[in-house]
Amino acid sequence: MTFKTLDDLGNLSGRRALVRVDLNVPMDGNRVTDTTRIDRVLPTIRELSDKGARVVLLAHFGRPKGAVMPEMSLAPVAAALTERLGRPVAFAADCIGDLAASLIDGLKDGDVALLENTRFHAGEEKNDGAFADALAALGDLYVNDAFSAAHRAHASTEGLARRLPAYAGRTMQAELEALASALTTPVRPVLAVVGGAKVSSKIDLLENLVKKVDMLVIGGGMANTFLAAKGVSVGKSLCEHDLADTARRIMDAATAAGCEIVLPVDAVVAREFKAGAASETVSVDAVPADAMILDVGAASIDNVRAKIDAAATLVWNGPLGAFEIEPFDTATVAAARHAAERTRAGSLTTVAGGGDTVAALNHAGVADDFSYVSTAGGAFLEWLEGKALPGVVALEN
Ligand SMILES: Nc1ncnc2c1ncn2[C@@H]1O[C@H](COP(=O)(O)OP(=O)(O)O)[C@@H](O)[C@H]1O
Ligand SMILES: O=C(OP(=O)(O)O)[C@H](O)COP(=O)(O)O
Repeated sequence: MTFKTLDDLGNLSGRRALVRVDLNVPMDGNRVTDTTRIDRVLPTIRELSDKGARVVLLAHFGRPKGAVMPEMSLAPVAAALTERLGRPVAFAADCIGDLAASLIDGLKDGDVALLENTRFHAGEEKNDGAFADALAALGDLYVNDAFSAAHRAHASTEGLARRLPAYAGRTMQAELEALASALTTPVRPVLAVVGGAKVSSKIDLLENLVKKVDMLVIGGGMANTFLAAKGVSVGKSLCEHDLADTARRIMDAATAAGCEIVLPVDAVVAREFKAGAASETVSVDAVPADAMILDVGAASIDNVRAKIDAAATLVWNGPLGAFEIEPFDTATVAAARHAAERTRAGSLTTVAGGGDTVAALNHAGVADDFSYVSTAGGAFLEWLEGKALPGVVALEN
């Protein structure tokens, strides 16, 4: 990776730094319910501010598709940011034009401002040249700290990097370094754990992974499609039967690449998907026709633990079961805690990402023990799929 970082910047007194951050945070009304993404960009903001820059933050919120939608305003996020940063954050009700320019003109060295949702302008998502020029006119340099939006080729994530001297922020840098250490230059053996609900949205990911990792544990709803492709009867389980050929192709590709695929050997099944529903553990060969698989069973958990013990690097996306509902969180929690224990002992590097995956690790109480937990969902998956991320490519240029 060859991009500039904040290390390449000296005193920034009098200079306006346009900083793309991801403030697409969960909200309940005007209240931010999870500040993780805000907290992750604080180091970059503080460092630039301490170097004397006039820090101008650019971000999107939701998908307003080019229209001004008050419910997708970043104003409440500016308040939360002020609180987390411990310094005032000024706010402009537009990200280009006179409102933005006059706010920025009034900034002193070290001040921080946030501009309104970039997606209130259609030019943002179109990566329109005139819109990117209007943004670029507001700054002297550009810092991208929004890895989780780097899979979008938008004006504020891609266009700006081509118009101003461009640098990776600290979170962007940390995300890229963690991902590279997990897959580009990993300590082997590398284990991937992929679970969750849909095979169809993660096919590219699996096809890339089997070529790069030594072991692949498939769990969650995803495993059912693979089991069905092997002729196992999965009853009423979530299963994409039409993807049986794809599943077989992935298993063949894994064999050719020397990647061991580990599927569940037993499963926790229930007739209802609700808390406290009666459940039992059965061999995968004996799933009742009227039941659904909601977690992998105890023998499968032992297999996953053994693979974690055999690995030096673990990359994880997708829970092993329907972890939101007890007791179907058992396998996910057990595997997460085991991986955390080995990480704490210094014998495993653990990298995880994906919205539900992070929620599952928090549920298991081990998110802080993993080597790196990405704040990105879509961008993390695209990176694992081996796709180039436009926001990152633009920084490299
Ligand atoms: N066996 C299963 N049956 C039904 N849903 C499952 C099963 N295993 C996992 N899930 C569901 O998968 C969802 C998470 O999958 P996914 O969105 O792919 O993860 P991520 O957001 O981390 O990429 C969770 O809501 C979980 O309940
Ligand atoms: O929250 C985001 O996506 P993610 O939940 O897939 O990480 C990013 O801010 C990107 O948003 P987008 O998918 O509307 O482009």
